[in-house]
Amino acid sequence: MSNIPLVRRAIVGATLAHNAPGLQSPGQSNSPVEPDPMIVEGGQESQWTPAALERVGSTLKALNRMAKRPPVHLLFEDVNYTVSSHKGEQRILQSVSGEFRSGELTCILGPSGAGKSTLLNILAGYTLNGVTGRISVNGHVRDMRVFKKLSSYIMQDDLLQPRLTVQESMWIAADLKLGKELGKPEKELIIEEILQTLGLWDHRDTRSEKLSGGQSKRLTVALELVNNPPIIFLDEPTTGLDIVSIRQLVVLLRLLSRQGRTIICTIHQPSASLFALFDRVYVMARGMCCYQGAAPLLVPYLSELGHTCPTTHNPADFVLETIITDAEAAAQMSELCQNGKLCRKLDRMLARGGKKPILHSDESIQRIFVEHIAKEQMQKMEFPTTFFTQFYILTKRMFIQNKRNLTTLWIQLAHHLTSAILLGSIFFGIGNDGAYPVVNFKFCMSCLVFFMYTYIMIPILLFPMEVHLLRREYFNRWYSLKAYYAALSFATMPAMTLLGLIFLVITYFMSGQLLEWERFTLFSISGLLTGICSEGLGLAIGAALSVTNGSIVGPSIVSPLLVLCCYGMGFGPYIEGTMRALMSASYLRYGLSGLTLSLFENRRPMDCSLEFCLYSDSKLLLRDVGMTNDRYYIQIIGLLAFTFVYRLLAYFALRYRMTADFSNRFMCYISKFLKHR
Ligand SMILES: Nc1ncnc2c1ncn2[C@@H]1O[C@H](COP(=O)(O)OP(=O)(O)OP(=O)(O)O)[C@@H](O)[C@H]1O
Repeated sequence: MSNIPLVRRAIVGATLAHNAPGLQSPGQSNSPVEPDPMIVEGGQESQWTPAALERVGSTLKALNRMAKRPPVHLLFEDVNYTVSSHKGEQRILQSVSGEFRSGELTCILGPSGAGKSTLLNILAGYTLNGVTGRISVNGHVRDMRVFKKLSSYIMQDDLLQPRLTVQESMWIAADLKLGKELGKPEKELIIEEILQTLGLWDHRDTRSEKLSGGQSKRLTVALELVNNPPIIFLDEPTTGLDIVSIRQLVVLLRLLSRQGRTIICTIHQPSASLFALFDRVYVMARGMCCYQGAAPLLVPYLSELGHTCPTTHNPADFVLETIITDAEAAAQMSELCQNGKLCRKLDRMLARGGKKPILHSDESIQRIFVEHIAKEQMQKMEFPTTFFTQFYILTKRMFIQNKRNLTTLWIQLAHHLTSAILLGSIFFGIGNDGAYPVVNFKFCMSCLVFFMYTYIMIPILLFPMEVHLLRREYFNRWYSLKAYYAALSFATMPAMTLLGLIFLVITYFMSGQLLEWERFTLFSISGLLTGICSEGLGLAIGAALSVTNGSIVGPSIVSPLLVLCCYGMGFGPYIEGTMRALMSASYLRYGLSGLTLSLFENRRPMDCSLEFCLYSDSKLLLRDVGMTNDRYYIQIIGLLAFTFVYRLLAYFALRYRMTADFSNRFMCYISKFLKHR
């Protein structure tokens, strides 16, 4: 504690620096953006010239007009985070404290594995399980329902809808996030302004997949700005960007913070000039806070501890080197700032010493916030738009995506056509030949396998990627999971039905089945329902597992189902009761039975191309494959029931995946189970 006066002295110095021009402080947050000499230094970035900044200043004003949001002041005290693994309990965060204020751009700095992302996840509300401590917003205990409406979390992987243009993505974000709050002209204005501000206006008609890394990152930020969130978390926003893009992004974040937003981002190793753009810095090592305060104060703070940063050295590099190489220094720093508590206390003392009052003690801010909470509670609307609006917008987006994904469409068409022609050739003209009814039964099997593998594998391979994308939008409350899932289930239907029908028409005609509308319709319904049911199972697997695991688990699940579905071929009347019960647990049995019954039930004896045809009477075939007592409508009910169950499973798997804590919770259960054994 003997060091406190020194630290306090240093803080006074830094506070003065902090309030100097160009490092404007929170209280002035709503003032127009001033051309900041630090931002345009170097002259490399033509987009960030004083003229551009002036324009930015005015455009940001328009964003401010858009929605009245309370400033957010985030305070956290003694936050611990513990995870359980087979090795036992592991404490990732060790009673860290700190505060982030409205109008400031803060970076969380620290070596790899220090706990930066963990802290950000906890503060953003992404991780809730295993967390203890107090987190408050403007002096009130954080209520996640309200906080989620105020915050945006931009995760590390900036996944975007690849085939939508920048402008289309912005419109979808605006329609989902603003709802009827604003009309079309206002939304248009906001979109234009945000895109202008972020230097994306010239690329508004470029598809997201064609954007550069920096542009993608800016678009991710742009999408989250649409509803003007007062607090924004960004996890490693500079990863993978070149130096110019990094600078542009940080400059932008700084400008946004000047509007009164609280902006917190984790960052790996900022250059000296980049470091100077941050108002505050939160340094972490081994799950502890080593420093929290104004960025320019970091060097004096280190000096007080005997670690003098050479003038030619980047302070960010220096502090990282110090805490990585000298564990004792890290512990000393953490002790000195009381794991994040002390800097805050000293700041408060300084604030009382004649400077402007700081936010969380500002009664007017508290009043605005309380009014905001009351309004939110009155509205009781969890999302900005209704279920049907979300469903409509998401379905439209999925249709556009599918329509533009021409390669996949062509591949799918080619797959259906070649498979149909191949099957049609193998089983050519056998449909009404009493010499080949078993072959005709195999034709049904082949159609079943086609529908099963085609539609189970597509979601297993594609859905895990979609899940990542969904996580960002869902967490940032663009829409409800129910609306997304309903749209997803609906949007795949037209393509599946059309392609499935192409396959069915070709195979049905080539294999010489009876040309009866009713028969063809029943055959098609069974085939398509098998596809829909398989897609449900694929979605459940894709929602729960990664692509690698899903591609192993998927076929492993359907193989026994396939075996069960054709069990009893040749000895149908003698299938044991237990086996019958097991067979009814395979949705494929219902599919196979549906296909077979539609071809063989209620038909006149088949033509016989040989002297004697045992199965000319199709009833005999149905008997020998164990389907005498099967009824077509029961098979359809069975397929519908399995479709419902699989899709429900997929929905719950998705819900669990949306919770970042899932793996942690899962590991907790496993370790508890192992301990009890
Ligand atoms: N759910 C978890 N289970 C086990 N360990 C975890 C879990 N979450 C985080 N950790 C561990 O906690 C430590 C901090 O992780 P975190 O991702 O927060 O680090 P970081 O500072 O963001 O690192 P980087 O800069 O490399 O991203 C790491 O050692 C990580 O392995």
